[in-house]
Amino acid sequence: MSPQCVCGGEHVNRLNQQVSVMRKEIKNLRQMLDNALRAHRKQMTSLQSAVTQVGLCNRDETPLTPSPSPPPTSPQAALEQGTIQTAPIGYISSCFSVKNGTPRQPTVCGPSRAELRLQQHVFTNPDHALVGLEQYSHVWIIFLFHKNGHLSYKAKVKPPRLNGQRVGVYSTRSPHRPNALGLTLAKLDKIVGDTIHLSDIDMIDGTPVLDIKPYIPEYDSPHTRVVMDSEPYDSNPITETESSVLIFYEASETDSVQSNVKHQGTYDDVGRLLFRDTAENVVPVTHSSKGNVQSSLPKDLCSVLEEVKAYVSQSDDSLSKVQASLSPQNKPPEPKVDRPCYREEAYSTIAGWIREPPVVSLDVRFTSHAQRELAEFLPSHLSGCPKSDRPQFKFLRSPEEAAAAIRGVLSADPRSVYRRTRCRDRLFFFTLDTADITCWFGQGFAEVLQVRPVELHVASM
Ligand SMILES: C[S@@+](CC[C@H](N)C(=O)[O-])C[C@H]1O[C@@H](n2cnc3c(N)ncnc32)[C@H](O)[C@@H]1O
Repeated sequence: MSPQCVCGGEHVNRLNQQVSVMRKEIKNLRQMLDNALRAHRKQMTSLQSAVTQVGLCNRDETPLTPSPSPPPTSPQAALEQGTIQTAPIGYISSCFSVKNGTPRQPTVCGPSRAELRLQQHVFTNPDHALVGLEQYSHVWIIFLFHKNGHLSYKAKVKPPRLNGQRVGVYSTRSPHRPNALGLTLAKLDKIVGDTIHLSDIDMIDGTPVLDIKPYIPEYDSPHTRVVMDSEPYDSNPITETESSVLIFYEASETDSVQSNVKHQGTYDDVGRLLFRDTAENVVPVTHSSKGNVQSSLPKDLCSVLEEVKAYVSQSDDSLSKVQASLSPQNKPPEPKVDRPCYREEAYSTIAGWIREPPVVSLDVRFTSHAQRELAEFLPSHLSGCPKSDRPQFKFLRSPEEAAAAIRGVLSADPRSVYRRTRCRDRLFFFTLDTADITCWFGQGFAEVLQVRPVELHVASM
C-alpha cells in the first residue's frame, strides 16, 4: 500500500467519522425537533381546551358540561344534536337606536314602532312566507340580543325591577343568558310585500330576527287555552230543541286555514249555518241554488257541514220519537267526545315582583320648552308634503305618539340599578326615533328637558 493510499485511507476514515458525527447530530436535532413539536402540540391542545372551557363557562366560573359528542359533520346530525347554525331571516328597523332608553318589555311603551323585512336569500319569494299572517293581530318575534357586548352570562342576575336583588336567570327576561335569545310579543300593524310593520316592541335597530310565529291566545295564553279532555259531554247535551251542532275537524295540509285548528260550526237564530274560526269570527255559510253549502271555507269542510246539516235535520224528526220511548233511566250513556273546557290549572301565576315590583313607576312631565320642541316634529310617512326644515319622525306617526312613547319609557324608570341608587348624575339621555331626549330624575318623577332632532337624521332629510 503506498503512503498516499494510507493517507487517502485515513482521509476517508476521517471523513466517515465526520459523517457519522454529523448523522448523530442530525438525529439529535431531529429528536429535539420532534420533542419541540410534541410539546407545542400538547400546549395547543391544552390552550384549545382552555378556550372551550372559557366559552362554556359562565362568569360564576362554574364550568358547564361540554357536549359529549364531537362536532356533527352533517346538517342532519347537527339538527339532532341541537347545534344547528342559525341565520337571521331579517333585521329589525326600529325607532330605538341603542339599548339605553329602549323599553324593557313591549307593553311598557305602546307606540314604539318597527319594520322587519325578510331577507331575500331565505326564501325565493319572501312575501309568500307571510301569506296568512295578516289574519293575526300579534306575532312572536324570536331574535338575538346581538348587542349584549359579550357572550358571558351568570346563573343569577339582578333585574332592574328588582332593584338589586338577585334571581335565577331563567326566572327573568334578562338579555344575558346562554344562547342570547329574545322573545317579544309584538303588535302586527300591517304587511306590505315582504315587510312586516310592527308596534309594541322592545328591540333595538339592527336586531337579527330568527323566527316569527303567530300569537294564538288559545295556544299561547293559559287564560284562553282550551283544554281538551274526554269526559262525558253532559254539561251541554244536544237536545231536539237545539238546532246547533259542534263540528271539530283537523284542517288538512292543503286547507287555506292553519292545520290543526279546531273549527266550530253552528246554526244561528234564523237557521243559517255559521262557522266560527279560532279568531272568533263568525262566517255565515251560504247555500247555492243547488242547495250546496258555499263559503270561503275549505271545500272539505263545506261538504262535511252539508252532511252534518242533513243528519241533524233527519235526527230532529226521529229524536223526539226515540226519546219518548226511553225513560230517563233507560237513556243510553252520553257518548264520550273531546270537548273544550277551562281547567283551574289553565290560569297562570307570575312572580310577585313582576306584579308588584319594589321599583315604583314614575310620574313623567315635560317642560314647556321640551313640549314646544317635540311639537316641531313632523309625523312619519308624510307624503306630498313640501320639503321642510322641520325634523321628521321615521317611525312615529305624531308628536303625541312620541310623547306617549317617552312617557312609557320614563315611567318604567329605564336607569340601571347602579345609576338609580348610587349615581349622583341625575341627567339621562336616550334616543327615540329621530329625536334625542334629555331628561332628569327627581324623587318619584322624570322630567323631559329637551327634545332635539338627531343630527344624522336631520342631515339626511
Ligand atoms: C329585557 S329585554 C326583553 C326582551 C324580550 N321581550 C324578551 O323577553 O326576551 C329588553 C331589553 O333588551 C335590550 N335589547 C333590545 N334589543 C337588543 C339587542 N338586539 N341586543 C342587545 N340588547 C337588546 C334593550 O335594552 C331592552 O330594554
